[in-house]
Amino acid sequence: MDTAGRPRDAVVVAIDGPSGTGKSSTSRAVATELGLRYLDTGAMYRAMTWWMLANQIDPGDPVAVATASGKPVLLSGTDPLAPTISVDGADVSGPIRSEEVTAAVSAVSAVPEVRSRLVELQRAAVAAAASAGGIVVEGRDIGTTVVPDATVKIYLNASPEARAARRNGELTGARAVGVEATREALVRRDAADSGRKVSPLAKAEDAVEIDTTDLTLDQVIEAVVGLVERRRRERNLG
Ligand SMILES: Nc1ncnc2c1ncn2[C@@H]1O[C@H](COP(=O)(O)OP(=O)(O)OP(=O)(O)O)[C@@H](O)[C@H]1O
Ligand SMILES: Nc1ccn([C@H]2C[C@H](O)[C@@H](COP(=O)(O)O)O2)c(=O)n1
Repeated sequence: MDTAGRPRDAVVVAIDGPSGTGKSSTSRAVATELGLRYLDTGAMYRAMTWWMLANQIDPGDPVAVATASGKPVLLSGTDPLAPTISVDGADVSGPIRSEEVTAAVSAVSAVPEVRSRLVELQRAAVAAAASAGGIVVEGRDIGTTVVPDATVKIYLNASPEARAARRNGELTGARAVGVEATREALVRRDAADSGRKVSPLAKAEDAVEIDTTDLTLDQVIEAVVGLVERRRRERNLG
């Protein structure tokens, strides 16, 4: 066992950063390549937000959100090839990506009771994955709060313009609002996520920052896999 009580060969990779920097794409690919589990904590905050909206709870009312936050039963599947998220037994992987949820998620995720409940579930997933080799966990506060003793911490960043262009490329039909509107929405959400009182979006002091603006996704994956492998070698020598 290591000092965190995990099997000595278990690896926990924490990947944080603003929206659209490539956290999900990178995390899934790294977990697949290294045979690790994968947890998308943003999907958990989205699922909580989806439940609040579905139950007519105003996301702008922190007291109502806090009071209800213990009710939904959230379950995250951690297979990087087929991650799942359900609420009260129903698959919500599609609905949590709606514009309505995206617009409300920063307010819901700023409520301390929501965070303490989800951080507890996230730590349980990390503990469960430790006996299966480890896990890649992505979010906003993984390196600072959820797993401060992670084996490797990465902070992905990219210019708002590059992130907006990437996100806009994914949107079709009525959702294709244009790069400028996408950029404004990203910057607004980053400001709310960085400005909240409890575990805001932040780079851990010991995280390695990777600016992905001019890198391909493959280059980012290669850089992260390289950092994990180097840490593993150092640990085996130490
Ligand atoms: N280095 C890269 N170069 C070009 N496109 C990229 C790169 N990394 C990710 N992408 C693309 O950018 C989009 C956003 O990536 P992804 O969903 O992984 O970001 P994210 O940080 O998880 O975002 P969010 O926090 O909003 O969930 C996707 O379409 C993805 O394919
Ligand atoms: N660890 C986390 C992960 C996510 N959030 C909040 C803030 C984000 O705007 C929102 C959605 O995340 P995304 O799907 O864009 O990765 O969830 C958080 O507060 N802490």
